[in-house]
Amino acid sequence: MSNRIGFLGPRATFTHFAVQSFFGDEVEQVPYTTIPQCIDAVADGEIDFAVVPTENALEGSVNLTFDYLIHEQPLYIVGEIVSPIEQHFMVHPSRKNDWENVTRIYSHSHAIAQCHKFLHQTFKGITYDYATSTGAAASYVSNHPEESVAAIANNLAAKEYGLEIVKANIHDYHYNHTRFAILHPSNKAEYTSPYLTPDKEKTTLMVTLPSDQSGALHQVLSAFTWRKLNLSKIESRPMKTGLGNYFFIIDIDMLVDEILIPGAIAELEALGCSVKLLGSYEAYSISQQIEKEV
Ligand SMILES: O=C(O)C(=O)C[C@]1(C(=O)O)C=C[C@@H](O)C=C1
Repeated sequence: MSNRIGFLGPRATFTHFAVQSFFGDEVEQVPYTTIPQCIDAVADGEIDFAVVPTENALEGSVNLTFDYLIHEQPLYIVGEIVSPIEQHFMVHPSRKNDWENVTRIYSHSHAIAQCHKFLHQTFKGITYDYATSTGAAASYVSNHPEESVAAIANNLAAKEYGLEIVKANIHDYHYNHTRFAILHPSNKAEYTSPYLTPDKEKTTLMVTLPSDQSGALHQVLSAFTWRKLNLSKIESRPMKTGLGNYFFIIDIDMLVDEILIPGAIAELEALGCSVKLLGSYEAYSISQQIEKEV
């Protein structure tokens, strides 16, 4: 039986394109309406792997993904897919000659945030409505021709849901990419893509500081620096236990080894930090823009 791969759906989301590019058609692709539903499904064994967005180059981390992984479902990142992102402005075909007069814009919050300059210049004061995904927004616009609403999504969604792209590439900055995490309940799980080859190795840790935080972050960074462990990301997220209480997501540019990363973790724990391995995995980049069918 083929692997079941859950993703933030519906069909033709950027997440779906990442799944199609990495896994291809040999797997069963299972869309979920929300990121938590997709993460719960792999934790419950309903699917074999889950693919969810984690970070966009323009808008930053998808906080819901990390917060749900940290506070609700302790899964592991077993792979990462980086995909180019092109946001297009699309309407029901019946509105293609009147698109400047739409009164609502519908998309995922990250997609809207990536297009603020275009939206501010073209639609001052318009209402933004937030969808669970770009594909969900496109599907809604397709099913509601009577409503004066436009979606921001990719060109696969325009094809899938029969919408007219009236303004292409409306994202504010050109170099737009999103990272997608491949999640599994075991950090030993692996899946080799038949289509993409890995171009980076990463280890992601979650670190919380000791109660006496004075100088603690400097100690955390030092534990990596003197071991020459290159940190490609360090980001704070609220612990949700009160203002000023954070955990840190740290990306290291190598897989877990025998000495250096275990040594850094042991040192941090000796200093009173708590350290959780979120994953040690290979990262893959999709080179081509979204052209092919999903
Ligand atoms: O996968 C999708 O299409 C989504 O709507 C999610 C998401 C995201 O959360 O970043 C994915 C890529 C884009 O950055 C915009 C939205």
